[in-house]
Amino acid sequence: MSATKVNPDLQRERDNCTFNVTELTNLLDGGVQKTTDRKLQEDRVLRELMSTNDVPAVYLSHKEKYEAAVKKACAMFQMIRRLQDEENAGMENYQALLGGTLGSAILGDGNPLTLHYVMFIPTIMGQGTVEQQAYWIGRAFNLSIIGTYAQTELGHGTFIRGLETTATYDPETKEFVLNSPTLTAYKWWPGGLAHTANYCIVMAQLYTQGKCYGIHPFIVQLRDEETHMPLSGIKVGEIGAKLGMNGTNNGFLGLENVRIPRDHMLMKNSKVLEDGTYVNAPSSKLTYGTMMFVRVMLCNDMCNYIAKAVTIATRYSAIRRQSQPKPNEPEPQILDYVTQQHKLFVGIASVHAFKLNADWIWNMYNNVTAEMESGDLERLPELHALSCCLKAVVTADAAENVERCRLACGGHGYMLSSNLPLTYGLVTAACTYEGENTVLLLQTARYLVKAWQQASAGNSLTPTVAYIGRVSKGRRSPPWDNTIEGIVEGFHNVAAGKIGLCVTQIEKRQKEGMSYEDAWNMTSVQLTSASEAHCRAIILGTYFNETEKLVKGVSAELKTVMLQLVDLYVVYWALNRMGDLLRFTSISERDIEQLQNWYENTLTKLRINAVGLVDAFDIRDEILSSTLGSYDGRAYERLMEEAMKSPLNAKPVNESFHKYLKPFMQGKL
Ligand SMILES: Cc1cc2nc3c(=O)[nH]c(=O)nc-3n(C[C@H](O)[C@H](O)[C@H](O)COP(=O)(O)OP(=O)(O)OC[C@H]3O[C@@H](n4cnc5c(N)ncnc54)[C@H](O)[C@@H]3O)c2cc1C
Repeated sequence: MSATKVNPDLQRERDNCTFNVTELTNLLDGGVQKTTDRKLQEDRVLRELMSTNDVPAVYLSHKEKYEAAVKKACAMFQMIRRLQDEENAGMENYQALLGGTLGSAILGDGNPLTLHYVMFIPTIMGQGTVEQQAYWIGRAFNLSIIGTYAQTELGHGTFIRGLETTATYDPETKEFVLNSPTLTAYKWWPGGLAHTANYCIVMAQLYTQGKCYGIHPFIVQLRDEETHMPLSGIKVGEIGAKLGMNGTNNGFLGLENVRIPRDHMLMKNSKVLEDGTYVNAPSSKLTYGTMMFVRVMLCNDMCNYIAKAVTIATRYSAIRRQSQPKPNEPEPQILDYVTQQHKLFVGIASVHAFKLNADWIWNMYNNVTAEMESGDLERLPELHALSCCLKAVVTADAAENVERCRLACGGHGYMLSSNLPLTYGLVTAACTYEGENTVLLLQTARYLVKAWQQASAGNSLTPTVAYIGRVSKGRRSPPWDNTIEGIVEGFHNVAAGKIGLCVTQIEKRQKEGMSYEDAWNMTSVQLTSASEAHCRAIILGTYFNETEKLVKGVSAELKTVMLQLVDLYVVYWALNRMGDLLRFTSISERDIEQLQNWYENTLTKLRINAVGLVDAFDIRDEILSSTLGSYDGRAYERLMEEAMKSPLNAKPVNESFHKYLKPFMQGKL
C-alpha cells in the first residue's frame, strides 16, 4: 500500500484492528493465489493504462468525454488482446476490465465497447449456428468489427412482444428487409450504438410468407467498415446526456428498407429457409444460461461498487472530526456516532451477504444445468424466479447503500471528486437495465403464487419455496425465537404470509367480478412486496448458512468478526421490516427491545474493526479514485489538490467579470 504518511486517526484504527486483514482479503478473493493474481493484474493494468496527467474527466465536454473513453477503451482492449496472446488466459482479463473494479478505474463513467463483449459476442455464441459463429466470432473477438445489441425501442422496453421493428423476408432476393415503421420503433439505448459500433444485433418482428413469427435476432451492418459512414437506410445517433454512464455512447437507430442476407438472421433456434418457410426449433435453454451468467456477474459487480462506496465513507469517517458532545473534550471522529455506524456497517455486511449469495446461486445454476442435461427440468422455473428477484434486490440495495455512503460524507460526499456521485450513476442504472426491477419482482411473484397454489393442492415444492408449503397448510407460526435462525424463519413466515394474502386478494377480486389481469394489477403492490420478502428470506438464510461453513476454516479472531457482521445484517433487516414481522409472526415488544439492543451492541463491537473490514476489500487508491477514501486518509489535502485542477482556477479573474459582472455591478448592463 501507499508509502506516504497516513493520517494518525486512520493509523490508530489499523493498529487497533483485532483480526488479520490479509486473511479476510484472501478469503473474499477465494484464496491466497487468487489475491496474488489479482494484485499482479492490477499492477500491470494500472501501470499501463492509468494516465495521471489527464484533465479530470468531469471538466471535459460531452463530446470530449466520449472521445477520451474511446481512446482508453482501445488501449484497454489492445492490452487484453496482448495478454490473451501471451498467457492464453481465460475470460478473467475481460471480467476484470469490464467490471466494477479495474474497468471502472480506467473508464469511470462507462465504456463504449462493453456491449460488444457482454451482449454482441455472447448473443452470437448463444443464438448463432456453428457456421455463423465461425463467420462472426473471430472477427468480433479481435475487434475487426464492433457490435452492440439493440432490443429496446423508444416505445417499448419491458414488453418485448410490443417491439415494432420489422424484418420481412423476401424470397426473391433471399434477403430480409428491415424497417422502423414508426418513431416509437426506433431502437433507443444500446451502448456503443451511437458512434462506436459498425454492426448490431437488431431484435425485430420476423415476417415471412405473410405471417409474423415474433421477435428474432438479426445482424445488421450499420456503418461502412472503412469510412465508418452510416450505410444507406441507417439513421443512427446518440441519445444525449444521462444521469451517469456518459462514456457508454448509448444510441438510437432507425431502419429504412435495410436489406441483409438471409443468413444474417441468427438461426441456431429458429430458421427461415430459402423459400421463406419458417422452421421453429425446440426451445433452447442456452439463452437462459447467458441470462443467468449476466445476472450473477451483475451481483458481483454491485458488490464491488458497494465495497468501493463503503471504503470511501468509512475511511473518511475515521479521519473526519465534528461537533463536541462532551464539553472540554476534543471533537470525536464521526465514526464514533452510532448513527454513522448505522449508515455504514450494513453496507460492509451487504458486500459479504451478496458475494456469498451470488456464489450460491451460481452453484445452484450449475447443478440445475447438470440436472437438465439428464432431462430433469423441474428446478428451472425456481432458478429463474430466484435470479429475477436477486437481481432486483441486489441492485436496489446497492443504489441505496451507495447513496447512504454519499450522505454519510456530508457536503464532501456531494463532490464529484469523492467518486460517490459517479458510482451512484453506475449502480442505479442497473436497477433498470437487464430487466427493470419492478417487472422482475412481478415475474418472481408469478412463480410464488403458483407455488402457493401447488402447495394448497397438496403438491410438494422445490427447496427454496418449501417454506410456503408449511405456512399454506395453515399451521400456526411457532413462538418467536430471537436468534439468527429464528429471524430467518420469521422472514420465511413474512414471505409466505404475504404470498398467501396476495393469492386470497386475487381470488377475492376475481369473485367480485374482476378479470384475473385486473385482479393481478390491483394486487401488484403487495405482489412486489411478497417477492422482495421471499428474496430477503433467501439472502438472509444463505448469508448465514454460507458464513457458518466458511468460518470453519478461519482464525478465531476473523470468525468472531464475520459472525458479528451476519448478526448485524440479519438484525438490521429484522428492525427494518418490523411492521411485517409484527404482522406475520408472534414477535413481542420485549423481543423487539432485545433486537434493538442486540443491533446497537453489534454496531459497538464492529466499530473497532470498521477500517480493517473495508481495508480487507483491498481496493487500491487508483480504483477508488476518491479524494475522501484514499488509504492514507489525506482527504483535505486531496480535496484541495483536486479543486486546483478546476479550469476556473487557472486564472485569478474570469473573463465573465469584465463582460457581465462589472458592467452589471456598475449599472451599465
Ligand atoms: C443505462 C442503460 C443502458 C441500457 N442499455 C441497453 C442496451 O444496451 N440495449 C438495449 O436494448 N436496451 C438497453 N437499455 C434499455 C433497458 O433495457 C430498458 O430501459 C429496460 O428494459 C426498461 O424498459 P423501459 O425503459 O421501456 O421501461 P418501461 O418498461 O417503460 O418501464 C417504465 C415503468 O413502467 C413499469 N412497468 C412496465 N411494465 C410493467 C408491468 N408489466 N407491470 C408493472 N409495471 C410495469 C416499470 O416498472 C417502470 O416503473 C438500457 C437502459 C439503461 C438505463
